[in-house]
Amino acid sequence: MTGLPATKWIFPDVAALAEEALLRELELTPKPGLVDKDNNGSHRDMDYRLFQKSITAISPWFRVFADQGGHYAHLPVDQQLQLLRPLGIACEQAMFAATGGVNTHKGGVFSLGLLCFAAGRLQAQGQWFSHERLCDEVSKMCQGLVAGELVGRNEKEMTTAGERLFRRYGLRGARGEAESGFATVRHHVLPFWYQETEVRQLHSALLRLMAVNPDSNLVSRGGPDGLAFVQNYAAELLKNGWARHDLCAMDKILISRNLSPGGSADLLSVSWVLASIQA
Ligand SMILES: CC(C)(COP(=O)(O)OP(=O)(O)OC[C@H]1O[C@@H](n2cnc3c(N)ncnc32)[C@H](O[C@H]2O[C@H](COP(=O)(O)OP(=O)(O)OP(=O)(O)O)[C@@H](O)[C@H]2O)[C@@H]1O)[C@@H](O)C(=O)NCCC(=O)NCCS
Ligand SMILES: Nc1ncnc2[nH]cnc12
Repeated sequence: MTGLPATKWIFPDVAALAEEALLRELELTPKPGLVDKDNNGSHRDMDYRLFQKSITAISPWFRVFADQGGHYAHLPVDQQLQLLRPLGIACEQAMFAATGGVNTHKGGVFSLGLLCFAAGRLQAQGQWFSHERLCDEVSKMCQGLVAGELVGRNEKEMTTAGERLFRRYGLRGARGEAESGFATVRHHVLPFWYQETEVRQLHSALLRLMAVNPDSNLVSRGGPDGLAFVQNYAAELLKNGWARHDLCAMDKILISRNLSPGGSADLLSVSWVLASIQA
């Protein structure tokens, strides 16, 4: 006997999963209101090819986030976000350089970046992690983010659409999802993941997200009515059953109303990463 444990932990490669998640999200077709293989959804400045370029530009950063999470693993959890932030901004800039200034994956960079960094941190600490443990670490890293960056700021300090939508409608956006440890994904998507056949898993997850996610992109384009329209439409499909032609019909209607559930597309990538990590 060597004294070594019988089984060696194999840590999930979250950086590789993040890249694959973005590719799978892009490939998924049809996606109501979103860019897919068939059309550009409700977008005039983005297409399938632009998303490919964006993924190529941002994917190398996922490994950097994971490595840096490991590098700073000895420091307290509440210091981690400020260490990650400059890297996240550099990744966003790489995305904007590749897309000619178009916001393809801002939310995806933020959420997947946090997951990669937290995974690198836990691995360096020798802590095996489930998807719950990983989400818990992201949540700890982001404690106070909504209060610190959105609550109590005045109009002049608000530069992004997300900040303005918080002030007007209380939407917490990508920050709120991360601070909650991706509660929308954990409570509304993952419990149902294996109730679907593999071919329907991603579409079903997207509908589940659209039915509940307070997506700031939808409010930015269609106001609270636009958000309610998409949530009700998705909920009806989930209740009554859906087939591919129902998703195509929803796509047409969302395009006609200029509605795009971009936040749910990002959370779909998060869902795929988390579903790929043991519970
Ligand atoms: C913390 C930031 C993410 C802050 O950004 P912002 O203040 O803008 O906050 P949010 O409104 O929360 O939006 C950011 C992006 O997140 C996506 N999103 C929106 N709602 C949700 C939600 N409920 N859950 C999860 N994610 C959400 C969304 O991104 C997607 O939509 C984009 C395309 O939409 P489109 O309608 O075309 O939007 P625009 O082009 O902007 O406008 P128009 O076309 O209508 O003119 C696409 O990017 C999707 O990804 C939101 O855009 C953050 O920016 C930040 O602090 N960054 C620094 C980096 C960092 O800290 N990183 C750390 C970890 S690496
Ligand atoms: N496929 C897609 N279409 C539009 N916005 C998105 N944001 C992330 N993925 C997207």
